[in-house]
Amino acid sequence: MAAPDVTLTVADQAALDAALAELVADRFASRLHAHDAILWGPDAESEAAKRLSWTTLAESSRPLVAEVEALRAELHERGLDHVVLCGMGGSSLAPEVICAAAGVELTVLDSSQPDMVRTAIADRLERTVVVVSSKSGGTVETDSQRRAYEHAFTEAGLSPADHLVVVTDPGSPLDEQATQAGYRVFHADPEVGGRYSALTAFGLVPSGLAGADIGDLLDEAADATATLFADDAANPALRLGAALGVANRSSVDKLVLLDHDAGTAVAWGVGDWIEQLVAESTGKIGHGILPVVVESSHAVNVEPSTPDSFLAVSGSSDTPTSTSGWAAGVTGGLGAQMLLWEVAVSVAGALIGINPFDQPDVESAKQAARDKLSGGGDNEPGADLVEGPVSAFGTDASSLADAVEQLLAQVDDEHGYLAVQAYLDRWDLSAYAGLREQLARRTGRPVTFGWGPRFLHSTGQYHKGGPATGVFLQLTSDPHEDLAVPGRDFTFGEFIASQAAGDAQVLRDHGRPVLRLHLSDPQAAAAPLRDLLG
Ligand SMILES: O=P(O)(O)OC[C@H]1O[C@](O)(CO)[C@@H](O)[C@@H]1O
Repeated sequence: MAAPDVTLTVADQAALDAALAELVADRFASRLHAHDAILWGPDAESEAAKRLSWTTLAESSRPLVAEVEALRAELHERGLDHVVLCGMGGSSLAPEVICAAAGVELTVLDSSQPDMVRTAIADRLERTVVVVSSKSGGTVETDSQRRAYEHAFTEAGLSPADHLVVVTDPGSPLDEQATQAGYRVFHADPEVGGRYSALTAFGLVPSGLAGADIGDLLDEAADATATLFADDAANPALRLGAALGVANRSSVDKLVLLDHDAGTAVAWGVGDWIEQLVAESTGKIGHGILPVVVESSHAVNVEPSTPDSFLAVSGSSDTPTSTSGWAAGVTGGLGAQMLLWEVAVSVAGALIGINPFDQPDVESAKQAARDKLSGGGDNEPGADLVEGPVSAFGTDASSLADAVEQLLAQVDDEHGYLAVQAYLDRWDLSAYAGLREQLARRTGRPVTFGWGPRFLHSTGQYHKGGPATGVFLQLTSDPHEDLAVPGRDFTFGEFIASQAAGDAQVLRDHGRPVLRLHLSDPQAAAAPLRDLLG
């Protein structure tokens, strides 16, 4: 696979050249490689000091390759050939992309939606190995998924210890539980944050067990290392990061992410991984870059793009163009592209003036969800409007059409964006993602689409901590059938409802407009909703 490269279209060459000259003079890239934690200023230093080991993973993760290959062979001998990954955000997005790029099957269960959990468990249970991945070991979605699988294996007369593999930081609560239960545990490098962990055990264990060539992935990153950490104005990662930072300073703060092969069988879906890296790393203290993952090169927000959007096309060496005059084509093998984006986001973070290694606003939504679950939060009042299978919450309009119109009218013409947050079964209701384009066409503004609760661990940070330019449309539904979380006093259905309500409350507390549409029957609601929103 070719070395990583970036083809840039630049709106302000002088500003870009000046930023690059400064980065080279400061030896930013080589100091990053050497884990110099002061690069983002004194306020970020203590966090950065324990988050920079990702720059050298191409070497340090190498011993994992043989270990994972041996475990895969052992599992296959025991007839376990279906790999399920339970995890959220940084613990699931990289393996999802790595396996898609490798063309191997990996079931990614990154949801608390009860129908999805039941569907996953009902699929080939006796042939399934479940990788439970959580850096902190305390993420409630992942803990609940683990409990549901343990219960299902036991009920089926199977031993959970034969079917569960755990990836976590040493000493986490999950580490202790898993060791006690006799599970196979892989320790990840604790000095790498979740969204930079693609080349740690978090990315490599599930991907390798599913059959991806993880040795090749590390080779790509190793081969790219000298280029990506060179103090040289031609370094593609420095150029991309500098371009993102300079563009952001001139209010080009949306990043439209297009997979060159989007919509085809060979698409990697790398945009979803970049989305988390960019949004959670940069969206804070009122600053940030909003990633907008689009479906195809003809998608609205690409053709036409808005003047505040930077377009990045992964897998294309063509020189892309955009209305803002800022665009990039990014090429290289997946391992190299991942490292390139990590360096670029670190560079952009320094130019924007934020700490790219914390996520200060994620906890607030988690706390609000916990409060709702334990009954400590405000109870959601009754629906403000009901029309057929759709009920609206958070509006004083007299019809659903007016409620939607009122919400969309709040999307600012110059800087605003709309985020659709669908707390739905993303396997069964994947067509709902089509609402993104429909609403982008209607508003003429950048529109993001996120599945809840998955997006809470990705763009969720930006929506609450980034610039206050977002307007939010939540979609919720009742599951076909609820499911108990074994050993807990709540169900998956109660949990996902609390997550939606908790996040809506935090968004409103931050002054962001939120309209919730609850779908009593999401299949039946699809057509009326398309009419309503289109
Ligand atoms: O791996 P963990 O600790 O379960 O966390 C999952 C995700 O949750 C977050 O901590 C916060 O949403 C992400 O940064 C992280 O990738």
